[in-house]
Amino acid sequence: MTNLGITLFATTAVLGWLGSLIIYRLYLSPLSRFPGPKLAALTGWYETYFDLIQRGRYWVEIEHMHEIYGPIIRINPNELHVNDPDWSEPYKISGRVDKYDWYYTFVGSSGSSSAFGTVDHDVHRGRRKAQQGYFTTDAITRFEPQLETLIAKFCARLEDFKGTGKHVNLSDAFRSIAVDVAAMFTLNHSYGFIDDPDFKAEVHQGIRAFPDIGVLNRNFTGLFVALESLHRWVLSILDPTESENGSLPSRINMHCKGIIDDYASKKSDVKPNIIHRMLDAPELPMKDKTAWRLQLEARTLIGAGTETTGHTLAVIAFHLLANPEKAKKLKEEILETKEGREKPLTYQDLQMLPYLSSVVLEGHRISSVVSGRLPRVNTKEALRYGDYSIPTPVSTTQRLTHYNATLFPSPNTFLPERWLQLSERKRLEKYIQPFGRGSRSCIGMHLANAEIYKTLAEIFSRFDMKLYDTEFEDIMQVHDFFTSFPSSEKGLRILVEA
Ligand code: HEM
Repeated sequence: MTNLGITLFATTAVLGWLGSLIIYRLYLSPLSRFPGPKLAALTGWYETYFDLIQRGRYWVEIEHMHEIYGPIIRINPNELHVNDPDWSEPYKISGRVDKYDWYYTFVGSSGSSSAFGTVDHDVHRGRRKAQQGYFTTDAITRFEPQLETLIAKFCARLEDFKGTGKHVNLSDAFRSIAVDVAAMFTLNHSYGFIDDPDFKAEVHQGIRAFPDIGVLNRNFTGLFVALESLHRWVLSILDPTESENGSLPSRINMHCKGIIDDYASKKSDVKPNIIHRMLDAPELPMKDKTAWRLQLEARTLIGAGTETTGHTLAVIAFHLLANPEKAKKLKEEILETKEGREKPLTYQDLQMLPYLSSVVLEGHRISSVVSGRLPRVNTKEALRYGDYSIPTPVSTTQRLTHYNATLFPSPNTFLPERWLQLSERKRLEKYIQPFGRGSRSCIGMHLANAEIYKTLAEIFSRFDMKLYDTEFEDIMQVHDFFTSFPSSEKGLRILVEA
């Protein structure tokens, strides 16, 4: 065959393949009967454009598509998205759905071996069970004295800023207490983030400097390994303590290694922690008990507990400080409850407070910190939405429910008052799902809420604080990199006045 012949043959083959792909995706695919823009049905590059060029902005486009096409739409060649607050089919506790592997590639190839990143429902069950018993409400109650010690340390740090006119970056401070709480709870160990003069600002900013890495990996699987090493290298430059103490992930790894070695040599004088729990778990196969995987679980737990809890606290504190009458109301409620009591208010006591509990519910709603769309796929039987049978991955986005103006009028306004009336609270509570639902819901929910309740109660009853050069734009979601990112990285800055 001549060169011209080869070129003609190759061109015809490529055009033929493209033609059949277009016909398949638009007319023959089981998803072709679902509404949505033709371009999104035709090519994944539509989503890639919003994710990579516009940086984590597909969530806005998805919202826009729902306005045009209705509650169930096709958002890419392989996935549907539902916007209906009453639809929870993929997240039933009894369901045996998998996570959608393509979407969760953002955690990287190693991350997929953690319980969080595990795709397969049955494999996840064992990994989850091995940790579940460690996160009970009783365990959180037993942890409260340690939590109080960390919060007292946090308050002592804020005390140093009192009346100095020097601002505090509360976003970094909250991320730091979140690291210390998650590490203390899971490993009985502190990495001393609260003690750092800048609340480890360089580390938090370094981690957030390149959030596109996960999205890049989803769109170009394989790039992650190279980018991850680059990211680690950048972090090591940004974190001046790296050379002395090692980065946080390597410190967690070293600490876990010590725990595993002590366990093997039957040293029994240490308080049991999550690593012991997993080593002892009958539901975990031996291949899941390697040091590498247990270290991964520990890093995942601390990582999953940091940005989520830290940012939720920052959003709540921002709205309270932007509405001083609400901060005052909260302070009065807590001081009144504290009066005459010698011991600190427990998490259980605090959950009973009408205004504080309304502030927390409203804070979860308005922060919607997990911005990702949590796609699931049922490989056993098709899921149903009304008359539709769903044969492929399908996702929902909690923020769409949390900002549904019929359920939550004036959704952009922070209104704890909407939760005060008990019958209303009961009606609306089922629509607040910050921790996800079903078998893949957040394992750290009670720990996070205990930390949020106790930290808010302590700082808002003790200090008079004022916003410093911080606007709503510095806190509100602009980008979705699985967690919510604002447009700037300034964070919540405050002055401690008294
Ligand atoms: C305000 C704080 C938090 C929020 C809003 C939150 C939210 C969530 C959500 C929505 C999921 C489900 C993700 C998915 O379906 O892909 C999840 C999973 C998870 N979270 Fe949280 N989280 C918070 C705090 C924590 C804390 C403190 C920890 C641990 C120390 C933690 C550990 C985990 C883990 C390990 C998973 C995976 C669970 C599994 O698949 O078995 N989270 N979280």
